[in-house]
Amino acid sequence: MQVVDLALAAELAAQGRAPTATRLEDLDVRRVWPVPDAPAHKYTRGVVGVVAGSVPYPGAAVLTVAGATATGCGMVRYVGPAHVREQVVAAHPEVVAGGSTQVRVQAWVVGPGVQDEDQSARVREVLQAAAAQDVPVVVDAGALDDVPDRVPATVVLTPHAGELARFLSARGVPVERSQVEAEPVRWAREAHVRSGATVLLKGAVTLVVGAGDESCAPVLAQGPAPAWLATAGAGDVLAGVLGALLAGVGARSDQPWSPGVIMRAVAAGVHVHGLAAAHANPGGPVTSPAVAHALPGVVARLLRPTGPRGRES
Ligand SMILES: NC(=O)C1=CN([C@@H]2O[C@H](COP(=O)(O)OP(=O)(O)OC[C@H]3O[C@@H](n4cnc5c(N)ncnc54)[C@H](OP(=O)(O)O)[C@@H]3O)[C@@H](O)[C@H]2O)[C@@H](O)CC1
Ligand SMILES: Nc1ncnc2c1ncn2[C@@H]1O[C@H](COP(=O)(O)OP(=O)(O)O)[C@@H](O)[C@H]1O
Repeated sequence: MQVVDLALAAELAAQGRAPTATRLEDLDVRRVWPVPDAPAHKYTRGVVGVVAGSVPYPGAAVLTVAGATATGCGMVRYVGPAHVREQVVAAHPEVVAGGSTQVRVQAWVVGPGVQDEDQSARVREVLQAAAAQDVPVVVDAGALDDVPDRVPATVVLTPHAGELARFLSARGVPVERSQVEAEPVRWAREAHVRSGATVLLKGAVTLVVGAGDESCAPVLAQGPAPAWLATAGAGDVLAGVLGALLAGVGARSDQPWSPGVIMRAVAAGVHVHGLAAAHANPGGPVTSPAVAHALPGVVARLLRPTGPRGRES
């Protein structure tokens, strides 16, 4: 394949305009990725807190944790009901489970498989405390209903089109899933402008909007990932990936989070999640655990100096 530069960026710049959407490539992702240095210990690499799963959906917690551990963080702390805790620790003995939402972490993931009041109460505790502490929170699935009216850009919403439609409709913007699918950029921007959150709208191409307060807010568009990735639990794995990345980036910096840094970190996570699906079984079906399993190898190939995807160059 030969890539031909159409010089559109230069043409737009000459007209004083910017592209609607841009995409992070392998090299951009490599620059964002938190790589441990020689003196690192687990707390300098970042701790991810996870509030996920419920009695009907224990698997969502296991998959979220799988995404976080496979992405490479210093530690995952799981907070949830005893029945789910047991399953998480059985699948991932490295996880520290049993604490409360008061534990010290560098990023939270809340919501995958959350469907009971105790877990929802924990989600609200996290959202309240983390905003005050400038700690990022990835908010997925069942936690989207608990997001306050206004939040900082450190709150990263990760809806699919149906969840985004519900999120906006609950905020007085009645919109159907089909409308979101038809105009994803428009509705992702709308959700960002209304809430203040970074909005990551999942789909064949995943959009990230998190900076700018206008209807022309910049968009990162990652993809396409293989359509085989459209399988139950793939979004739960992604939530874990995002939490681990944000914890890792946060642990390496003493600067306050900026919307642009959040956007690039989560777009990097989406890129790697898509690559993991492609590498798990090129051209064929994948399961969500297989996507998580492929992550460490994909990250290693990406970071290898021989070439963006590990090819000799
Ligand atoms: N292993 C685990 O523990 C997993 C747990 N998971 C957890 O489950 C929770 C709910 O997540 P979700 O995405 O399913 O919820 P939601 O946005 O309400 O979508 C429902 C929409 O789908 C549609 N629909 C349903 N069935 C359909 C059908 N057969 N064919 C066609 N359409 C169908 C339905 O349409 P309707 O029936 O209303 O017409 C409605 O519009 C969430 O917490 C997540 O984390 C998942 O991550 C998976 C792995
Ligand atoms: N057609 C598609 N092509 C590529 N990736 C897709 C496609 N549809 C969905 N995905 C990806 O699969 C994942 C599905 O996540 P989600 O809808 O939250 O499912 P779940 O709740 O079952 O985990 C997301 O990362 C999304 O971007």
